[in-house]
Amino acid sequence: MTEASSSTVLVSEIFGPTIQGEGVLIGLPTVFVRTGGCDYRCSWCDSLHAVESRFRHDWKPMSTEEIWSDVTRLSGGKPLTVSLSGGNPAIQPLGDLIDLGHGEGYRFALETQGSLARPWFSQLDTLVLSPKPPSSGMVCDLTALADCVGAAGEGPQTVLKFVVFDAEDFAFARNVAARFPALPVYLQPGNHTPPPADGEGNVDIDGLTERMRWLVDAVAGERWFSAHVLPQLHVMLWGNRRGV
Ligand SMILES: C[S@@+](CC[C@H](N)C(=O)[O-])C[C@H]1O[C@@H](n2cnc3c(N)ncnc32)[C@H](O)[C@@H]1O
Ligand SMILES: Nc1nc2[nH]cc(C(=O)O)c2c(=O)[nH]1
Ligand code: SF4
Ligand SMILES: [Mg+2]
Repeated sequence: MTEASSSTVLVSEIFGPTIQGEGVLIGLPTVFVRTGGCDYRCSWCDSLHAVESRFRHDWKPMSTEEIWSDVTRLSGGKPLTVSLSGGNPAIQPLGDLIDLGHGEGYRFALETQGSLARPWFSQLDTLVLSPKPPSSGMVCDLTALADCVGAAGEGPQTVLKFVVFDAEDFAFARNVAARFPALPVYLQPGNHTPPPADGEGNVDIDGLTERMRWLVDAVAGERWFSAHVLPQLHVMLWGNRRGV
């Protein structure tokens, strides 16, 4: 089952327990492993400290065992859901970590934009695919997204999570969701006040609330009754702070 491995993962930060603030697992206690490096550069990315190469000196190459030691220390050795995020965690070799954790009763959720499919996606418990809408400035590769869904197969629960800033983003979410009718959909309002990468940003709660209300109206107006609309709970509680 679990064997020592030598996979090296580039880690930006490991923190928690906190609660998962977004999407299908919202409210669930979790420890985050945030990897460093991303193949995208979203205009409004809220985690630039794990994306831009000017921060790469803060990223640490860690063995699977070193990461696991931090996770189990933070969780007090009690199994919980580990959230793998980034950056794009699909860049890193995380299959060994998932194996190791499963052997001790932990569960794993991964957040990715769906640009890189990995065979080890099938080992996950939850796969959150967050295709990037027009406002991000990125172009969503629907073939790569479909490959991610295929790589996961029947292993994890796979869901779609869309960040929505405006009507164009909403239309994008509608179109992409229609291509994957079997996948549950989560919509969250975009936060246009991402933090200075090393600071504690204040958040525009009024703006977020306004976009959240607009999103609810849009979903109701289109009779999109299978979509879930949720805020980023951690942003409401702690603003743009890191490590929560
Ligand atoms: C920082 S990303 C890291 C994982 C992966 N690169 C991705 O984008 O899915 C984690 C989640 O935060 C969301 N996100 C990033 N910036 C955001 C913002 N300014 N407002 C709302 N959600 C945001 C992403 O869409 C994704 O669902
Ligand atoms: N509490 C909390 N929930 C989150 N959900 C997704 C996050 C992320 O940055 O990937 C995140 C995060 O950074 N903190
Ligand atoms: S894909 Fe995710 S981590 Fe990468 S730039 Fe976009 S929001 Fe940030
Ligand atoms: Mg975040």
